[in-house]
Amino acid sequence: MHFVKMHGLGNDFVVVMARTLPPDTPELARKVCRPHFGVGADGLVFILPSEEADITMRIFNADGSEAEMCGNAIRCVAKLAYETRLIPYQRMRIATGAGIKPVELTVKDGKVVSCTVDMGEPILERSAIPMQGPPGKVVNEPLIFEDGLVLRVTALSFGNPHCVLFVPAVEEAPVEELGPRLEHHPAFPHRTNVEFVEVVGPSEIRVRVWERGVGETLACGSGACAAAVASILNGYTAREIVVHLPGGDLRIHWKEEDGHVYLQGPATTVFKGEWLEEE
Ligand SMILES: N[C@@H](CCC[C@H](N)C(=O)O)C(=O)O
Repeated sequence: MHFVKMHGLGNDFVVVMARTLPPDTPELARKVCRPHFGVGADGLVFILPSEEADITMRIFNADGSEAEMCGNAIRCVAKLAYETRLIPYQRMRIATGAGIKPVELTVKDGKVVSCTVDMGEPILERSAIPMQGPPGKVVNEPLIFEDGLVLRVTALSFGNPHCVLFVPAVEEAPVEELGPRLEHHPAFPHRTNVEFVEVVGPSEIRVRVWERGVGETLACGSGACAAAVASILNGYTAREIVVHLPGGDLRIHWKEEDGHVYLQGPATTVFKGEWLEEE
């Protein structure tokens, strides 16, 4: 299996171009993503043919679970598809588990320098996130834990679920402690990604993300979009903001005209390799 190691702001992926998924892809994802014993990555990503779009992206987290969407991986996929001339156009449509996403590439000297993804409208209705409870949006709502802990959360989805908490200082946020507790909270039947957000000003936030099926990552594209939408819904920021993540910055714009969220950021190629399965 030939692969390309790529990342979006340190959120790293093993990317494979294939005709079909290999047998037992979840187990392969666990092996490939494992540090020291495998390549080491946050996810295993496949570029596959598509009947209704230019290509299909499928992403498996490091724990083998499949995610519906990934805002960082889709930029890597678009860059690789363009630079290998699989799709020789700067605009392409990529089918994902969260629907077809239009992507636009900025190219300089034949190389992709930036990528804008139309993430579509955020899904705000509770049952569609999915999250348990009465119908309506989940904005600054108390979430109760078995041991009596209560956290105020804003929840939404971009095809994959996100739970956002506002904190005074993101560097000191208890990501390792609360991340897994929220990921596995019974209110989220498909588990959830968790964003810890510090509001810096009306056009700037700092975010750390505990990703479902991975743990804390250096960046999360859909998580940055979720954090931005939650900040807007809570009245903390404007609709166009910069999201500072440990791995770097993403620009997010929740456009009034079409209600879609646009994610802009880089994608980086690191090396090519071949996976030689020995067991
Ligand atoms: N890093 C991603 C999200 C990857 C999937 C996530 N762990 C999930 O299970 O939903 C991003 O950049 O959006």
